Amino acid sequence: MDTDSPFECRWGILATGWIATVFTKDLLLPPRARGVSDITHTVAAAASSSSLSRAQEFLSSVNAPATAVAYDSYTALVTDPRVDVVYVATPHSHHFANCLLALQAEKHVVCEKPFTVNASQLEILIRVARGKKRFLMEAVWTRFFPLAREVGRIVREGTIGEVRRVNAELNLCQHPEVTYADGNHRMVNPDLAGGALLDLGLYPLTWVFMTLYHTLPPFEKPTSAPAVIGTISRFEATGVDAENVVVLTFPRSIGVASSGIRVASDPQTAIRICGTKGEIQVQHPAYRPESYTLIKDGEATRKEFPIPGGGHGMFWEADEAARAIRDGKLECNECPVEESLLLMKAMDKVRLDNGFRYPEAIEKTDY
Ligand SMILES: NC(=O)C1=CN([C@@H]2O[C@H](COP(=O)(O)OP(=O)(O)OC[C@H]3O[C@@H](n4cnc5c(N)ncnc54)[C@H](OP(=O)(O)O)[C@@H]3O)[C@@H](O)[C@H]2O)C=CC1
Ligand SMILES: O=C1OC[C@@H](O)[C@H](O)[C@H]1O
Repeated sequence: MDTDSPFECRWGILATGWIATVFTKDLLLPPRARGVSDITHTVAAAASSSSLSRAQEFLSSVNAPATAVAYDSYTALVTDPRVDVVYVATPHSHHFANCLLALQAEKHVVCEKPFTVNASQLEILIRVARGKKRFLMEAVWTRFFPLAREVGRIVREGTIGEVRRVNAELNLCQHPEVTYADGNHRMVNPDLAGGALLDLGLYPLTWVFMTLYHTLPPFEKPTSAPAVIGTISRFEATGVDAENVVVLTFPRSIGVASSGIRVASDPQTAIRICGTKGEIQVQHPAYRPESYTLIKDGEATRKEFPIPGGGHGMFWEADEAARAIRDGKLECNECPVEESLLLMKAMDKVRLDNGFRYPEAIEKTDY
């Protein structure tokens, strides 16, 4: 075997909506444009639950190779032997069932965020994936951005001293009363597990966990989950949360994560990572970080990280998933399932404390 030839990862795209399009276009960009030569991606197939023509249109809209097959059912996609890994891009409410479908068919799985509706569902996915020896990852693309990695390194090296507090927010001023007046959009629809917390809150919570948990060496990791309290305010039309604030207490630090769909974020300081010797501010938006400012000894130094190759920045998560699959790993170091589970438990706790439960049909864990 030629050891220099790149590993080809063959993706099956499950669902054909907005993010499936963005992700698949990124997948198909030449890896060399971002300095990657050890792996390549191909789209083996895509499936739409709506119709065959929808799947065909999707494949042509992303310029998929002529060999890519269109399916009108998710089951047909996950049983295609030419698919190595299934990318799940349905609304949150469907992730649990769709991931299970793919895992039961012995496929590796990369699932859009949030992984599931609740932690109990995720625990089942993790158990099934381990039992089947299949790779499983939540597609939290932010974690794979070069900026996020550099910020993690700066924190680990102690440049800003001991990090004692992280304030992270993701607010998008979407005028929900007008934009989502009929209540059908997945952002506010309880049947699709809508609400700011699960959709947007995941990103500020990710910054809290990346900084206050992920950067710690294994022997310093807290043995118990952080204490979590949170409050929400509701979008009256459908009852999901429109705003939320979550406070997480770790043994030596505190994280404050907030998100919402009524007001905008401060463009300069979406994230503040506050250390005893300085701080790092990451500019909005929390999900696609392209610049940060290091403030130390009275000086502010800003660094830009433009996304290379004309993409959206989703290719980095795909590259790492492909490498892990190539290397026979069952999860990815940058986005371990253990951290997805901790985060899901934090969101469960906020919902529980605020009496915010989704319809039983999407909270359930039987399969
Ligand atoms: N990482 C990121 O930056 C982003 C992640 N996301 C995540 O991706 C997921 C999908 O979001 P997005 O692409 O915006 O959603 P869309 O509504 O645009 O697409 C969802 C797709 O899921 C399929 N689907 C299956 N069942 C249903 C159903 N009951 N209702 C609606 N759609 C259904 C449809 O595809 P088909 O008919 O072909 O089966 C539909 O096109 C969400 O979980 C979201 O959190 C979203 C945006 C950004
Ligand atoms: O994950 C996301 O990030 C970008 C937002 O615009 C989108 O609504 C959300 O789902």
